[in-house]
Order: sequence, then structure tokens, then C-alpha cells
Amino acid sequence: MTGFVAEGVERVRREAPLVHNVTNLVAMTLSANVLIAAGASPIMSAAPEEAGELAALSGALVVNMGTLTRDWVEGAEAAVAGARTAGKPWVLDPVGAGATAYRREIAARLLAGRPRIVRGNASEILALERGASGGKGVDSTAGSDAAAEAAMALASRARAVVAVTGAVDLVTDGSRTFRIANGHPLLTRTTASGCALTALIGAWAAVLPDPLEATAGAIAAYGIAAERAAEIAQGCGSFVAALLDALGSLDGPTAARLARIA
Ligand SMILES: Nc1ncnc2c1ncn2[C@@H]1O[C@H](COP(=O)(O)OP(=O)(O)OP(=O)(O)O)[C@@H](O)[C@H]1O
Ligand SMILES: Cc1ncsc1CCO
Ligand SMILES: [Mg+2]
Repeated sequence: MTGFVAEGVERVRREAPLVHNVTNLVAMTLSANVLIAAGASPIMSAAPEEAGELAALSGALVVNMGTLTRDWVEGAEAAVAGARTAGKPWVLDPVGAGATAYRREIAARLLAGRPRIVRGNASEILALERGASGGKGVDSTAGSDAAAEAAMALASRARAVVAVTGAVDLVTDGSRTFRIANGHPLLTRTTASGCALTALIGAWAAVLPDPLEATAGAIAAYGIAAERAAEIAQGCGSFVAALLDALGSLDGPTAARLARIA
């Protein structure tokens, strides 16, 4: 059942995929460090001028709309076009989609570019599927179960895998659904922990052919690393360092054994 978790951990480390991130100003460093700790190679760029070349070089693209500007939108759309032309999987993180009308508009435009995977918190997935405002800025005000129906509907409509993260994470392609019970509340006390997870999902999508398994496996591995980090962390600051250490030392069989996927 969790064989794909071991496979994903090992293949990311062995194949070291390049992951192109068009991400936000807050998440840049943590996302790059999470990718490196897991064994992948990050490049952060929102320049439309190099989007096509980066798509050809990368195993996957991650688009995260956390800090929106007109230039960023232009870069994201060029990157999506590049990934589609090159046939590379791309992952959308609709940060704060419930917060403002502008974010909902950009999220809907990006969704039309056919992401293979969408990862957000419950408020973001509810906003994307139902056009509902909600959440508190970039934070969710709902649990993942509240967005379960919206996630299934969104997955079917967008023909994508949709992940709703929270205390228990839900991953669905509209017909098959996984729930993942790994993780630690300290993740909610660290900015951009969800953004960095989306970056990691990009690395897994670059090496595993099934996007449902890639998404569920990356979420489980990240949650396991967080559990191990929380055992030694003194608080939210040292937790971030311990999380990177734990991701760096996680091996496939351990991840498969500790994964709580149903
Ligand atoms: N209460 C919780 N207990 C355990 N793990 C949690 C909890 N809430 C969230 N997580 C985990 O935290 C990670 C980030 O998920 P979250 O839903 O907080 O993302 P997010 O809101 O997009 O974060 P950010 O905007 O800060 O990047 C996921 O791995 C998720 O499983
Ligand atoms: C705090 C914050 N604001 C915009 S993006 C971001 C990082 C968490 O999503
Ligand atoms: Mg987020």
C-alpha cells in the first residue's frame, strides 16, 4: 500500500530532478531548502524570457501565487505555457485564493492552464471551486473535511489531483481518495510550510508517473519529517532547521513504515 512512498523518497534522491519554481517572496528560501534536503534541485525564476528554456530543462514546474504582482502573473503564465509545450507536469498552489477578488481571478486563470496537481488549504480549495471568499489571508479558517466535496468536484472539473492540507490531508483525483494523518501542528507556526510542501510535491511529480501517488507520498514524507523534527525542536525556530535535517535523513523504508495513509 505504501510502496510508492518508499519509491518516491528514493527516486527523488537518486534522480535529483530540477524543479522550476515561480513562487512567492516569503516561500523562496524554505522551498529551495526543502527541495535540496529531499535530494532535488531547485531553481526559482519568474522571468518570462527564460520560461521556455527552464521548462525544457526541468522535471516539473511549481506555481505559487503568494505574493502577486503584474510581473509575477506574466512570468507564471509564460512558465505554464512552457511546461505545457514541453509536456512537463505542473503544480498550482493557490495561496490566499479566498482572501481577495484579484487572487480568485488569477487562480481561475491559472487553473485554465491545466495543472496536474493543485495543493491548498481548505479555504483556498473552497475559494477555487465555489468562488467563495474565506480564510484569514493566507491561513485557512476551515478544516480539510469541510473542503472534501469541493476538492472532489474541483478534481473532476479540472481533471487534476487536488490536495487539501490540514490536520488530516485529503488527496483526490475525483474518484480515488487518500487521507494522510502524518504531520505536526508546529507546521502551522512556520510561514510557507505549505508552500514548501507544494514545491516538494513538484519534485515527486517529476519522478513518479501517478500524480495521486506523487502527491500523497510527498505529503506523507513531509509529515513524517515534521513529526521527527518536533521531537527535538525547542520551538518554531529550531523546528524549521530540524525539519530540513529530518527530510535530509529520511530513507524510503522508514517513510513507508511511518506513513499513515488510508
Ligand atoms: N493541525 C495540524 N496538525 C498536523 N499537521 C498539520 C496541521 N495543519 C497543517 N498541517 C500540515 O502542515 C503542512 C502545511 O499545510 P497547511 O494546510 O498549513 O498549508 P498552508 O495553509 O498552505 O500553509 P502556508 O500558507 O503557511 O504555506 C502540511 O504538511 C499539513 O499536513
Ligand atoms: C505570509 C504570506 N503572505 C503571502 S505568501 C505568504 C507565505 C505563506 O503562504
Ligand atoms: Mg498556502
